[in-house]
Order: sequence, then C-alpha cells, then structure tokens
Amino acid sequence: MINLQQLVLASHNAGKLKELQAMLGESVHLRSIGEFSQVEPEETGLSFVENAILKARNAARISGLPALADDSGLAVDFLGGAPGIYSARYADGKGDAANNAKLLDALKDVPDEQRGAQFVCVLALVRHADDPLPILCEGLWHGSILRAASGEHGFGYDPLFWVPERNCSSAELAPLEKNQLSHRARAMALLRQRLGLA
Ligand SMILES: O=c1nc[nH]c2c1ncn2[C@H]1C[C@H](O)[C@@H](COP(=O)(O)OP(=O)(O)OP(=O)(O)O)O1
Ligand SMILES: [Mg+2]
Repeated sequence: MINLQQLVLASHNAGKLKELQAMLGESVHLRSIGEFSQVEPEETGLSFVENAILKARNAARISGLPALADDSGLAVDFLGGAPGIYSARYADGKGDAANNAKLLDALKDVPDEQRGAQFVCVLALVRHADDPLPILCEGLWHGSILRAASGEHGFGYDPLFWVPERNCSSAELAPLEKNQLSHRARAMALLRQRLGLA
C-alpha cells in the first residue's frame, strides 16, 4: 500500500499543484518536488505516458518518497495533435503567453468547425524510483480553440480553450468548476478509484 501522507508531486507547475491538491482533499498532502530540487528533468519521451513515468521516477529518486507526476498538454485537431507533448515548449520555452500567441497565429485562417482540440492529462504514480508497475491514469477534455484569449483563471492554454458544456473559456470557469470537468479531474477520478479513495 502506498503511504499517501508522504507523496511528492513531480511538477514545477504551481497551477497543477493547486488543482491536484484541491482534487485530492486534505487527507493527502502533496509535497512539491521544488522542496527538494529546482532542476527539471528533460522530457525526452515521445508520449504523455513516457514523460509522466520519467518525471515520477526522477522525483521519487530525488525525494526518496512515492511520487505522482502529471504530463499534460493540448492536442489540436487541425495541427494533427500538436502541440501535444510539446505544449509547454511550443514557443521554445518562452512561456504561456508566447505559446498562446503562437497557437492563435497557427489557427488564424482556420474556420470555427475545424478548431476542435482536446486537453490530455496522464497521471503516473510510482511507489519508488524503480517501481516496475507504475499506476497510469488518463483523462481527456474536448473543446475548441478560441480566436482570442478570454478569462483570468487557470494557467497555460486555459484562456484559449472553449468549454462547450459551459459556454465559456476554461479560464472563465471558477477553479472548483474546472476541477470537476477537466482532463486532470478525469484522470484524478480514475486514480482515486485505483487507490480506493473514491
Ligand atoms: O489544465 C490546463 N490548462 C491549461 N493549460 C494546460 C493545462 N494542463 C496542461 N496545460 C498545458 C500547460 C503546458 O503548456 C502543458 C503542460 O506541460 P507539462 O510538461 O505537462 O507541464 P509543465 O512543464 O508546465 O510542468 P511539469 O512538467 O513540471 O509538471 O500543457
Ligand atoms: Mg514539463
């Protein structure tokens, strides 16, 4: 059994930490890998699953604790699933605003009906760095890409992601609402089931 009192989140993204901690509730305390190291591992995998496992193993090795990793991104239909696993690096590491500007530009001549996209989240949980059986859970969130940014909540591509079931952007959702609908929420619901927390 995994000791969830001492679980490290293998992420340097404060937005993910906030959302995942809110979903897990107070019974699980997520410690940030930033407490142990500021060095981010190179995400050399070719899939969300590979990168999630790589980040989880790295954090478990550094901290000596069980580790949870989140590898996520935005897959845009018109772009053949790009930026996908490269979402964080889409504008060569210049950050969220540059990523969003590049995406708007790539889709500037694309009509509404071809602007479909999915947020993807893979969670990987390892008991220790060499765990041969990581727990893997995936969540998808279907929407489309707006023509301009809208909303102040969330992080990353949220201001560009239209949520059809709520008729607003993901950055216009209250945090509690995003945490019930998102790709991350879906992956976490599966993880909770697997861990017997649901
Ligand atoms: O709910 C979301 N709302 C908006 N944008 C999102 C979301 N979820 C992932 N994203 C975007 C942010 C980043 O461009 C990429 C994740 O990249 P990803 O490598 O998994 O995370 P990261 O580098 O920010 O932190 P870390 O690797 O330390 O966990 O997808
Ligand atoms: Mg990353």
